Amino acid sequence: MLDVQNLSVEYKIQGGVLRAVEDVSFTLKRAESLGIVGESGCGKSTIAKALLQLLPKNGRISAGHVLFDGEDLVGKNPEEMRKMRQKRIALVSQSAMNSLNPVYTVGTQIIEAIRTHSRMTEKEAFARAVEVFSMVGLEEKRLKSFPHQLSGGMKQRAIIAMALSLEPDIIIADEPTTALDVVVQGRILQRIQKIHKEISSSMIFITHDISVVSEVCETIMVMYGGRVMEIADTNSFFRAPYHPYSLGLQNAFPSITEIGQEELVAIPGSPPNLSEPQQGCRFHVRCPFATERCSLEEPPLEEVKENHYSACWYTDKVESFRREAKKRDTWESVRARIEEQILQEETSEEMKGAGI
Ligand SMILES: Nc1ncnc2c1ncn2[C@@H]1O[C@H](COP(=O)(O)OP(=O)(O)OP(=O)(O)O)[C@@H](O)[C@H]1O
Repeated sequence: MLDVQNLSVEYKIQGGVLRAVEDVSFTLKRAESLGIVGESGCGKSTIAKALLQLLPKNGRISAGHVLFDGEDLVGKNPEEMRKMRQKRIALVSQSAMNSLNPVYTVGTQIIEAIRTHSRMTEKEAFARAVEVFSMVGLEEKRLKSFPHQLSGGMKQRAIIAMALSLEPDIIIADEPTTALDVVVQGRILQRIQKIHKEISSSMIFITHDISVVSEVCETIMVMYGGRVMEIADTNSFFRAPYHPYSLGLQNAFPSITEIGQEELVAIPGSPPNLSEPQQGCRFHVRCPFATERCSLEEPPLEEVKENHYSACWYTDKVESFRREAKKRDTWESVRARIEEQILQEETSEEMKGAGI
């Protein structure tokens, strides 16, 4: 249904360009759900915006294709895209929560949306609104509520209901639950999963929290610094991830089902500055297993087993990486290495400043 080929997106910034997404490819079949994960700034939302042609003025798709049912969305005119967005590809995002109009009841807004995009009568649209509200676990009486009368979780569910009311082919959910508490998050995730099966929409689920994907998606794509590090069938991935970044992410988030069971270890350091030219593997500075080769040559994304791809030069050493990545010391040594490097850079700056 969706075939994204070698997508690259860049933003014009003062004094240059920021390459936010580079050479990203994936496919999404009908009724399949794909999770895109990675830390803040790795390019997740940029992909969503590029798919929907909602990039800001300074952003552009610099390469690649987005084939939707065989038709390339790249280069479509704004009117064609507007229709496509409303009816065929729906976006559910944090900012959508603020898109509810405070002066109308949520019922009025959802019925209006349904009627604008279908030939339904008022009565039919009302029945549809009741149906999608019940799908997301909201009672019919909530249709009479104004947005301010709903809790954050309810508002989010109303937004999801609105997106679903048009039975889109693809739902793109961009961090739809991060602002909500863990219990509400869990409930909403279960709903989304159930609904996407019921109406057989495909789904792209964007999150920084890897454990959420294990609950909701069949395929996982791990991004880092604008590139795909690993893409795999979710079961295969959670049983045995390949990329050192994925191993680090796994330690950094509590599992939704086993909260408090394991020790959490954050990955030391921070993601690369994408406005600067990149060399080698994007993760090498924070990788406990990086060698000189990793800092010089970018590893390609290669098949490591069926439906499982990873971009690391040392896939053959993955067994030992998995063992080492579980140890706190492994990551502590990365922290020490990064701190040492910062210290060296500061010292050499000071020496330069002092004319030594
Ligand atoms: N309008 C913009 N102009 C310039 N740079 C931008 C713009 N929007 C995003 N970026 C940059 O592009 C990169 C990718 O950002 P993006 O928002 O896609 O990441 P993300 O993974 O979705 O992060 P988050 O989880 O914080 O939303 C970041 O370096 C970000 O600073």
